[in-house]
Amino acid sequence: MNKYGAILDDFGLQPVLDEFMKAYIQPFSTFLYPVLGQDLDSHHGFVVEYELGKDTNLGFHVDDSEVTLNVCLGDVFTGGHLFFKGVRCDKHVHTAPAAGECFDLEHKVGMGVFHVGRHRHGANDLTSGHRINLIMWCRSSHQRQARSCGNCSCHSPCPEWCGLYSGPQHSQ
Ligand SMILES: O=C(O)CCC(=O)C(=O)O
Ligand SMILES: [Fe+2]
Repeated sequence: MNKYGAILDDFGLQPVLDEFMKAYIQPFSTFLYPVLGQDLDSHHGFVVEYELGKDTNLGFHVDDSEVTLNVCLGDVFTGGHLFFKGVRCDKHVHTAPAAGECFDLEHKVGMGVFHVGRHRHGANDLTSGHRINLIMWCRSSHQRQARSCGNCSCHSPCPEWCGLYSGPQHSQ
């Protein structure tokens, strides 16, 4: 969790970001992620900031989103590469990644990274400078409802988009 940054929706940017999500993110999302990318209807928009002496990295996590846009706004920095370790459903979120699922991504200023929220990731240590990113967690209430099992997800079958999906399962 980042201590430094700001929630953009608190600054009156919610309508603008909503429009941006519908007009620009949704079409990409539908095309790239036919299951998890559909029906986006809300977002959480914020900026994160890294600097030596402040936050310098972000631990391994999944986002509270169906899809996430992460744009590197600046400034000048070294390190702070993103790392990814496989897409997982709730049931399998703490399982080990396969070697082929692990990769680092050098985030450059002006570059946007788009990924499903369930793609486990984090940010490596910043080694110098100041790094600021705009993050949009885009959500779909329709999808969340379809995935839920009452108040929990414990009995939901492993979905096809999970890296550990092993075919259809039968409920007991
Ligand atoms: O620092 C980054 O680029 C990653 C931020 C992130 O993953 C998040 O805020 O959910
Ligand atoms: Fe994240």
